[in-house]
Amino acid sequence: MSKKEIGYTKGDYERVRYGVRDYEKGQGLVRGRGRDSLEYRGRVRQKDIKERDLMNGGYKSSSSSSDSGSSGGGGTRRCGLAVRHVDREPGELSSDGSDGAIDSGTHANGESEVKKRENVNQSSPVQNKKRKFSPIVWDRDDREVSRVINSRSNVDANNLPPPRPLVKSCSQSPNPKPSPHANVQVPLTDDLNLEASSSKVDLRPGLSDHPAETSSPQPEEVTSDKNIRTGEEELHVRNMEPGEVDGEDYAPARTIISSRWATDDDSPGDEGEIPDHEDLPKLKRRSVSDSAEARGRSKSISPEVGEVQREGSEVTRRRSYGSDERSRSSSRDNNDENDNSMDIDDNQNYDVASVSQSDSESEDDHGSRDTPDLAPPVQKSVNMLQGCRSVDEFERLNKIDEGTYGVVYRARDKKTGEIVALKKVKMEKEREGFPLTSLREINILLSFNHPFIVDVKEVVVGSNLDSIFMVMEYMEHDLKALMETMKQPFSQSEVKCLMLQLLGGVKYLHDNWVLHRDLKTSNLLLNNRGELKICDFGLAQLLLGAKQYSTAIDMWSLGCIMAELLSKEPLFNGKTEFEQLDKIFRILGTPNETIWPEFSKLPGAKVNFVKHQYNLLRRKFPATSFTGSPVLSDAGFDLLNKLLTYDPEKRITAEAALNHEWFHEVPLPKSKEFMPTFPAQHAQDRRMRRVMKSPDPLEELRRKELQQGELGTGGLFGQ
Ligand SMILES: Nc1ncnc2c1ncn2[C@@H]1O[C@H](COP(=O)(O)OP(=O)(O)OP(=O)(O)O)[C@@H](O)[C@H]1O
Repeated sequence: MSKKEIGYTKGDYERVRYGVRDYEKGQGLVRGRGRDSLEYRGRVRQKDIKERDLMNGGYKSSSSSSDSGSSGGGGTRRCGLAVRHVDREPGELSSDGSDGAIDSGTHANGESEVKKRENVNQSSPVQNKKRKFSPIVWDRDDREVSRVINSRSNVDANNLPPPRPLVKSCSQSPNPKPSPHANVQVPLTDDLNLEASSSKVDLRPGLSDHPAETSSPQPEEVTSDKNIRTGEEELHVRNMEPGEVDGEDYAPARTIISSRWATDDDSPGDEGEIPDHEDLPKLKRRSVSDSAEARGRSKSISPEVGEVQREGSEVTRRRSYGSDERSRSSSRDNNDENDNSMDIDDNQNYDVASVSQSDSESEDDHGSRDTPDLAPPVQKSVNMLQGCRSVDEFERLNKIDEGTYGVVYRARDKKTGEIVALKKVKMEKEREGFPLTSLREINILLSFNHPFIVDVKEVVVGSNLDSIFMVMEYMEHDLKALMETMKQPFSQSEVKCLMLQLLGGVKYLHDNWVLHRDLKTSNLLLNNRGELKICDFGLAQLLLGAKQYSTAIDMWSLGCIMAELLSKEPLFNGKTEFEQLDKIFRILGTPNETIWPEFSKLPGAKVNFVKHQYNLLRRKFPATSFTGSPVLSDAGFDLLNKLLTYDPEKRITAEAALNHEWFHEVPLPKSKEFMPTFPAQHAQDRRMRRVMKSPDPLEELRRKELQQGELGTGGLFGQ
């Protein structure tokens, strides 16, 4: 369709491209696609760089204590009480929520999928009726943020936690013991705190006035100027037995003040609004990395008690690195001939010493620049990498994929033989320090423990201490690549099975005040036990006109994902922002003030969009079809519609979606055990498959780049 047809001037077009994207992403209208564009990636990089600057290049990672086998996801057991129904598919759950498969003759005791779902809900009995907002203000003045960082650093200088063991992986033992440091209170770290704390939240008023359009409990926290109590942010970690896995008895996750988005207004006791920590799903018995303010002061985290070093002990620390380096060198020597060594790659020459050094420098710079009059706070500098295993302890099998923020390999733990996925953190060639996005991801994933969130087991370092890898449970597929190999889309009962898991994971995130912000099928992993897990918590940088996001942003994505699972095709497959908006409006109708009262206030809404009057979604997903279109019952369509509701205030929540009647009608959700299995995709680079399949010109461009780059040099699979 020409520009003329849709009524855009060139100026409008530009505004759409550079203004509306902000608006639409802010409201969760664009899912994933934009991140694929080179232009966007460039901007992402710029944003990252800007953020890292804010953080003084601060380099700090999470620590964790030992945790065993907690990836959970334990498959549901088949259960009796199967109600035969002509419409049921093999593996469908029975209508009473039991896991009895239709072809199951015997009735084993077991936890039903639905029951498990209920448990997931119950595990966090917080009535999550409130939309949670991320008080992130991207265009905040940098200096203001810096000032906040500094002032917070000072305030919290004496509140640092005692030194503690680092990542569970740092003390690798075949039989990990409960950490003696369990129950230690660990200040949360990460940029998210930082952002949150330095942001003011202008939350929108109450519930929708349009109950007819809203089936879900809706927001909202009615507060203003919410400030995060960062100094008090704590993670309460409970003792666990080795091998203890998550289940129904989610342990206290953290107090509300530990939430990345917790605010003063969110004080416990506010009925229904503040999750009691007792009620939150448990987090991993790992410590989340140190506080943002601590990061601003320190360089690394020590794995050992007594390794705390004060500012000024740079020499000592360097020596420490040096000796570590030496020992690793010898290990590397032994492995030099091993072609599978992980740190062969790539073209990145950064090293941790330099990271540390530059951290130090930038920190010093920062300190002297911004807080000349302030006495330096007590420094507790710890070395995150000491004690972490080397990636040499893994044998690289093949590259799985390469995303924006990291390369993912399939690898084998040489000690245990376990197959894992290793995500190598991409560092900027310009040595800008540890990427903030990766820091976020490591921090979040180490702290989370949920069957529907990918498990990060540990962090390991390259032989030269020049690279960082996240060791994750290996998942055979991602849904995007998988669907590209499938001839038929998933059946309704399979989609229900996948959606239930996805919603369970998202609910867990939202209960923990985390917005994923980049949910898409390539970030949903599936193993051959039918278990779905959400990955990629790099939290795409959103360049928005709108200033706040809420959990609704993820729910929109879930609508897109549900549609894609049903049809095996992306719902809105625009190749540009402009095209994407156009497709959305054509299918859902152009939003207006009536259906979305805040719409016209959004920066991007000034563009004079063509008014598509009707919502044509039902045509794409009819109740019956003779044309091969994916069919969807009325209840299913209702859910899809509620996920794809323009107004974020009216969009359904994860909790409400989990309880939607679609999951209770036939065909019932398939039990995970009965989900189809697919040939493992490990033999192929998923990225290449996508590139080769995609007609997207941007992908074509990228493919050329790849060919000129490392693919051209060969060695993709053989290393
Ligand atoms: N634990 C895992 N097991 C198997 N494959 C994985 C795992 N984690 C990630 N992958 C694969 O690697 C791909 C990229 O991973 P991920 O999305 O975490 O990287 P990214 O750099 O953040 O990507 P993006 O460009 O989407 O932001 C995924 O789409 C998936 O195919």
